Amino acid sequence: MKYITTRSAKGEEKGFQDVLLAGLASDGGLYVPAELPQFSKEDIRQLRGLPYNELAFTIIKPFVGGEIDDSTLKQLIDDSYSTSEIFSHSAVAPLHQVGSNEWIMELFHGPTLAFKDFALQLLGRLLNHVLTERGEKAIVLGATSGDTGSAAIEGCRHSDALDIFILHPYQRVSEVQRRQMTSVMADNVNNIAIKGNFDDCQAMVKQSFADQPFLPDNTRLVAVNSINWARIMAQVVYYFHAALLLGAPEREVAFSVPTGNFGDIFAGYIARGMGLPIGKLVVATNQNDILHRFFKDNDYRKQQLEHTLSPSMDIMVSSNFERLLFDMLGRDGDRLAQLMETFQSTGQLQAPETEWLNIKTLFDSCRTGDDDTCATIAELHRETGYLADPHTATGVRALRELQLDARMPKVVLATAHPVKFPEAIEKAGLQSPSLPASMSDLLQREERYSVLEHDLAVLHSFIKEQTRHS
Ligand SMILES: Cc1ncc(COP(=O)(O)O)c(C=O)c1O
Ligand SMILES: N[C@@H](CCOP(=O)(O)O)C(=O)O
Repeated sequence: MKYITTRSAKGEEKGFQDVLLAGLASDGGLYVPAELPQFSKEDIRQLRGLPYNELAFTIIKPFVGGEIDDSTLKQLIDDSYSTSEIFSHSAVAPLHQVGSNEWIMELFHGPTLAFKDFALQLLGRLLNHVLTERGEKAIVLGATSGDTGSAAIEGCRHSDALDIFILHPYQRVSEVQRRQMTSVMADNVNNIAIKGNFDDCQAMVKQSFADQPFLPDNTRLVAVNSINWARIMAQVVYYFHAALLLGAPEREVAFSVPTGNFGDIFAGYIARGMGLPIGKLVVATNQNDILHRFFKDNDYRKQQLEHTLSPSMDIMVSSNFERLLFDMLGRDGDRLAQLMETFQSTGQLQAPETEWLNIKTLFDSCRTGDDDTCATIAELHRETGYLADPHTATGVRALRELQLDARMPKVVLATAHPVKFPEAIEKAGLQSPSLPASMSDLLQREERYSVLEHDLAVLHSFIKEQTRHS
């Protein structure tokens, strides 16, 4: 398997390990597979009934392209999705029926109670394995609006090859989310609250990949955000898992995906490109609706980022949207680079009309503000007894607003556990659940984090000082 970047017409082809151990490509683009592995209908039928770890191995193996031997890869995957050690539900990603043809796929049974665990448990193990084999060390740098941070820390903290630096927007994540990160006292874990919003944190991460002199000698910089292809790869698996349970490949399935950085829904797009019959992908946003405005009116324009009750989706500049645009432009890296430059300088872009109309046959979208999010949490609970977190609620709402084909099974991705967002649950007039036993004392644990200005030079000298390998 070879990988190319979204911003170069030709050239710079990389293998899996190089892509895994990177962030942005040197041209500022994102890595994508040169070609997607293909699964025929018969191949998909053969996947029926496989336990999650075996399904994951079958889907992920072609992306790794033989760069990790099969038995090691299998072991890393088995360990990542172990239902005795890591995931607390025997189905790993159980489906819960909430309507006649409507399902919720619960992606929050991992150690940090959000869908990020699916990719970051594996990413941490892959990084540790590859770096240890090469005798190398790396600095992991990530930005979080709340969930990636704790999942990355949980996935990477046991690796001696890694020093982890996670930026979160100061006072803009929920208390549970913050404490999940800041109560981890491991020597290699550094939490930084940046005085800015998530877009500021993410921009600092991306600028750091472009400008690396702050790195100690012989140390790599690695991304744990979904700019890292391995994140997307791991997230593809649960689309196969759900679709197989609901009749694939004989029936098409629709997915409604709470969306911010466009990584999760992009994994669904990739699953479809691999042959999975996905009839519709619904982009569900909160008030930070740049993606909804794109799919509705071809108007991708930056606005002021708002703080909402679904803070993990408080994102304006959506990293993986670039990967979709690349495909929309016929994988023409030069055209894409021009479009991204326009966006960089003007804060807005438009896709060519024909390509935009074409992509709209697959994608639909819906924006849900805070009031409707709370109303949806309350309504779903009243109708079915199910308690959804505010991000998941935007996905539920989107399905209820959009009139999709009634015969097509519809799956909402439940991206986080409601216990992480008590404010929204209480505003919906409901009681927030208790923290699970593994973190019942979370609110009493000691915290450790630094507050830094939104200043790249300040961040870089902080990283230099705190890195254990310097
Ligand atoms: C709970 C939750 N839901 C939804 C999202 C949006 O996912 P994505 O950024 O992959 O679009 C995030 C953050 O990424 C999240 O943490
Ligand atoms: N919502 C995310 C934001 C970062 O997204 P990622 O998928 O690119 O890591 C978070 O919770 O941190």
